[in-house]
Amino acid sequence: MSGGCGPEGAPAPASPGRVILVSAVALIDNDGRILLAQRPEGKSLAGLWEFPGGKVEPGETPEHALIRELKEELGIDTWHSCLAPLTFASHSYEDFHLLMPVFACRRWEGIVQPQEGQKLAWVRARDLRDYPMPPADEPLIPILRDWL
Ligand SMILES: Nc1nc2c([nH]c(=O)n2[C@H]2C[C@H](O)[C@@H](COP(=O)(O)OP(=O)(O)OP(=O)(O)O)O2)c(=O)[nH]1
Ligand SMILES: [Mg+2]
Repeated sequence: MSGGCGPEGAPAPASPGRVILVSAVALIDNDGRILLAQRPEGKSLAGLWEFPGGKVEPGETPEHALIRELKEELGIDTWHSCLAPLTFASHSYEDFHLLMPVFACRRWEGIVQPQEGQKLAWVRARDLRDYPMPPADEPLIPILRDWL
């Protein structure tokens, strides 16, 4: 069986509850490294490393939400045309189901700096496993490794 899938996998919850749309990005520098941000204390999943991004607000497109979040969280500007759809995460947490489109972005303006005191790391695809990530992100690691 390919990819380890099969009937013994985690069952889908009978009632997934709310579906939350979160937009995230694999920001890639000139050396091919990916930016990860550590979730701060006090937030859910604190201490885990994630792809920058955040919740899509009512009336926003995923791209618009991401452009807004990149400014708020990292102090950089990017544009719709610089966001390439790459993959997505779909994962049931206890109290909601996360649907997270992941874009790739290689072009932005400004210098990446943490705007919310969060730790940042530029990580090679082969080293992503060294950074504990939220369970929703696990399936993204081999995708990024194959793609980069
Ligand atoms: N940005 C991001 N969120 C992720 C990832 N993996 C993952 O499970 N999540 C979850 C964690 C949160 O439940 C949700 C994102 O919510 P968030 O609290 O960071 O959203 P936000 O940036 O809009 O922050 P806030 O204004 O709500 O505090 O998605 C990931 O790689 N990147
Ligand atoms: Mg966020």
